[in-house]
Amino acid sequence: MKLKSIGPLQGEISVPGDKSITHRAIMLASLYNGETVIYKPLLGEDCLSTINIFRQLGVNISITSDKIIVDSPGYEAFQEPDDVLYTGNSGTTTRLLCGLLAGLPFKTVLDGDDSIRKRPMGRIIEPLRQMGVNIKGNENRFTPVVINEGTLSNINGIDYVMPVKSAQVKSAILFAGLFANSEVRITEQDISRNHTELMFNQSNIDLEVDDNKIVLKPLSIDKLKMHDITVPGDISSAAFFIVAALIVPDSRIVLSNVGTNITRNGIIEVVKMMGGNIEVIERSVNAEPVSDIIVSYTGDLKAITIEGELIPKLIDEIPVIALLLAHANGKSVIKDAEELKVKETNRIDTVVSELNALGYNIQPTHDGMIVHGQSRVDRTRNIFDSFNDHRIGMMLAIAALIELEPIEIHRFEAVNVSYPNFLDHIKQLKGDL
Ligand SMILES: O=C(O)C1=C[C@@H](OP(=O)(O)O)[C@@H](O)[C@H](O)C1
Ligand SMILES: C=C(OP(=O)(O)O)C(=O)O
Repeated sequence: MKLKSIGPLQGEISVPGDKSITHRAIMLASLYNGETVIYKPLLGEDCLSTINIFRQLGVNISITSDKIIVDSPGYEAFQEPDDVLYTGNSGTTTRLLCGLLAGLPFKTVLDGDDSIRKRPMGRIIEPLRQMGVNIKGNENRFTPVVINEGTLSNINGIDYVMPVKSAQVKSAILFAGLFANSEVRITEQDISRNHTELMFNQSNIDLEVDDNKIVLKPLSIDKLKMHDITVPGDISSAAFFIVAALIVPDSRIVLSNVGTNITRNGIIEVVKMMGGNIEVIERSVNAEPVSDIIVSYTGDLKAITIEGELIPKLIDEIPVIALLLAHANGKSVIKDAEELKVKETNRIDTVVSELNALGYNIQPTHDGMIVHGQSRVDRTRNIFDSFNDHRIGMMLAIAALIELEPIEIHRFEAVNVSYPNFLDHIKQLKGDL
């Protein structure tokens, strides 16, 4: 794929549905005996992996352009799959299902693509074992993961202080906890995305949250009652266009119906700290708040430090935030973000290799990066690579929007993982490419 500057971005788009919320909605709706409609879901490859797995377990799931209908016989009627459950590129599917599948009365095996096979699963296996889950991983810490082989899990509660800042670990424990015979208590160091907690509450499940502490009552699965769900737009997808509008001169765009949950809105805080032109208009608050975001070009952005409790609120946005910081005046720092190393790629390495080859000046550190803003030199190559990481592919495409000479992005199809109509939206904001 080749891309270069196309002039200012103008107009309005609705980014696709939130990936984290879509996964959770498919999972809970599948556990429930009945029909649930999920409106405006993300139909990216990661969510299709989740859907295919529940189809293998016997759930009837139909898909149209703007909804998913989950018609489930309920988890008690699930069938034992003949095959490995393939999670593709999706860490969320892999980790959350380790918890959920523990509650089923048969053996399952989870495995994914080459990237998933390198991602740490020990962080899930260890607390799930403490809960009595029968789970084994390759070398105890990777996929394939085998659940309930030989003996079924007898799931107990747990009192767990999270050693990593990860909503996937928290959610795996909560999904296993639905089947636990005693209370599950989780304490987080820094609060990570809380979509599981909000959706459990919305689905009649007894879960209490007090600041960074969560308590889930025993055998909550018996209480599950689903309602139809409308998925807000994904702020992690909106982030690419927020940055595009800020760095492409004369741009002004409206991103409508974006989820602005406080555990996810770090990018908005960052843009405000940098002095960027951004306006957030809240439209509705059901389980999840939804807003329109208006953002326009800002020539004079301040350098900042991003650290601590802000990191989990913007972890997936860091590749494109690095590009934004490279346009600020002076030295910015991203720290406490070692989790970047265990995403689809090591996103410290892939951001630094690709943006520095474009001529930007970013130094990697052990837990983030130092971005020297406004100190660009000539690019050293014209061919770039997503490394099969959707967020690196899209970050490069946004970087291209200020390049007079085109850049070529290899393995660009990775964007289908989370944003299948990404290029259509660039076109929509500009006319022809
Ligand atoms: O729970 C979720 O839906 C997610 C949690 C985050 O991962 P970690 O839990 O590994 O931080 C995030 O990076 C991922 O894209 C989605
Ligand atoms: C890290 C991501 O997703 P996952 O962990 O589900 O693969 C992401 O979408 O950036």
